Amino acid sequence: MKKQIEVVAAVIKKDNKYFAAQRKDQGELARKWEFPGGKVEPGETHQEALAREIKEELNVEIKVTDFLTTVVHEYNSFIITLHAYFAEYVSGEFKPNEHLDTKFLTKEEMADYDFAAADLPIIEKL
Ligand SMILES: Nc1nc2c([nH]c(=O)n2[C@H]2C[C@H](O)[C@@H](COP(=O)(O)OP(=O)(O)OP(=O)(O)O)O2)c(=O)[nH]1
Repeated sequence: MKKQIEVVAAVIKKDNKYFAAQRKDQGELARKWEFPGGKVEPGETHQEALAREIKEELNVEIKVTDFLTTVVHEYNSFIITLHAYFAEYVSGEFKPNEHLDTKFLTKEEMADYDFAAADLPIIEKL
């Protein structure tokens, strides 16, 4: 049986662009682009998990707003349930601690970036 994980991701919008981040060079999703977030821990709400992960990864505070979509995707080595939420920047200076690169991208620009497969249905909905 493949490992199953539950992950939350924040779609942080600024003007007509969305914040995207490139994963480190390790694992099945090495160097893929994604929306920042991470695994939900036991007892956490999605909103709590997102706020915690964004603070850890990017050093900023966000406010989670609307639910966007949930995607279930089977990778080679695990199955992910990925919940995407819109979020607004609240405070702090963006300082990526865990990613190779970060960018604000329009939906159209995202076509030129190699996003994690589970994220493609999220991009479709933007
Ligand atoms: N944060 C995030 N993860 C995503 C997205 N799309 C996608 O397939 N994933 C995958 C990548 C990871 O395998 C997993 C998120 O886990 P993570 O980033 O918290 O943890 P990880 O596996 O790098 O690290 P670890 O804590 O297990 O060592 O979900 C996305 O848009 N955002």
